[in-house]
Amino acid sequence: MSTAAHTITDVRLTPVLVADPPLLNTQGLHQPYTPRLIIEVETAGGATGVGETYGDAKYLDLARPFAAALVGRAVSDLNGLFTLADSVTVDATRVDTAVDVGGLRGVQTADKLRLSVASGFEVACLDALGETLGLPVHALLGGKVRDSVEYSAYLFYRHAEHPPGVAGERDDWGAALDPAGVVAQARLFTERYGFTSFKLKGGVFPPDQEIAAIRALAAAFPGHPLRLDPNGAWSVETSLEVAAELGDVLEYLEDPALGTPAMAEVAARTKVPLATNMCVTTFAEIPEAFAKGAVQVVLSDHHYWGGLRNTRELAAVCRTFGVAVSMHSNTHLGISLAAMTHVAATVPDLRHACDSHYPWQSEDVLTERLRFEGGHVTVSDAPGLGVELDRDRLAALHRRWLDEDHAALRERDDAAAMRRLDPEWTTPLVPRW
Ligand SMILES: O=C([O-])C(=O)C[C@H](O)[C@@H](O)C(=O)[O-]
Ligand SMILES: [Mg+2]
Repeated sequence: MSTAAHTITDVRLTPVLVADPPLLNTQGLHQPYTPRLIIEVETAGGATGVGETYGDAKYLDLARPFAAALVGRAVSDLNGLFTLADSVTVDATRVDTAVDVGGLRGVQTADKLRLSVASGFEVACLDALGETLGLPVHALLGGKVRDSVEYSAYLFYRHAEHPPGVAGERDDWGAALDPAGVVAQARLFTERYGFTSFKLKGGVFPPDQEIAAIRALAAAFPGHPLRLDPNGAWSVETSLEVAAELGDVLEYLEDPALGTPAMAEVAARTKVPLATNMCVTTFAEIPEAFAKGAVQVVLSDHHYWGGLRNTRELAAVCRTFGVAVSMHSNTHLGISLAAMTHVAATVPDLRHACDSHYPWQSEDVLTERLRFEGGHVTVSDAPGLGVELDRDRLAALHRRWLDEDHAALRERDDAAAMRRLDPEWTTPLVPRW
């Protein structure tokens, strides 16, 4: 294959709106449709690679100049993606110190925005490169060390349907607003996908109710790994109380309190391991967090760590410091699940089941959905990611994005969605409890 064949000749960006159920978190409710961006990279050799990332305007604004600058470059120039990202100007109004709702992942910075965009392009380039070379993405990352990747059931408090008057898709999961509902949801997850680890998205109800839900799960699934993640909604004292109540059944407690200093205080006074996808979300945040012993598990997310190769670098840093690594997830489609599975397959010491929202997504842009069997996704050995874009589905979800009736949903806003149920709702101040 000549190097000319590796030249990127076209990059297509397709924003889509994807159906999302009425899931609750500490900031509010999921909208009926959530934005994602699908990236396609075409090479002179005829390969097409696909990637996926966040689709809100702040990401699209960066992705457009990034896409234009990519044409003419080598699809194999993955390091160059970061130089390119640094050269893309970030509008200062896109950066703030509030917790970013599109991921509840700590404060928004220009670097995080750039990396979240670069990651989508990196995955698309790896997919195209894999297709060109006839190699799976995991091989481009050094090769898989396992044949399947384990995921956890990502349990959410939720309503059966979106609020009255809000148009959206329906599903058959039913409501889960108390311990019995949470256990029923967990049973459905095991029946449908075979998951054996459970994570409950907390910070929705007062801690005693969420403690009761975890206790109910522990009784229903004795000995199974359980996690609770209130997205930083608790004070240090509340976090410690919950840790004391649930210490015997928790695999880890995820972001009980907001920010490294608070997490470090909790960690110093409990034996329950703490995980995070909020206080360690960039390499720059690692030194303080690890020096203070604030976290025992870093939940990587290739979207915001800057891609699959950065995820492996993160895993190496974590290994060096004796900190475990696993994987966080937001609402995502099959392209991202494939990418997560390829990189997770190459991380030697993955000891916790990874998170994935994918079971909540009834829609996809692939010709064939990825499947969980026994809670695992099989690692594809086909060239690239091993997925195929369904152009009709992509076009339909893009038409939904273009539809002016859905214009307000092009930005993820969980508080706005919650106001359709409770007009007085505002994003709660933290600590909430
Ligand atoms: O582990 C986490 O913190 C998340 O998955 C954050 C997500 O944004 C989740 O809370 C959600 O989608 O509501
Ligand atoms: Mg989390």
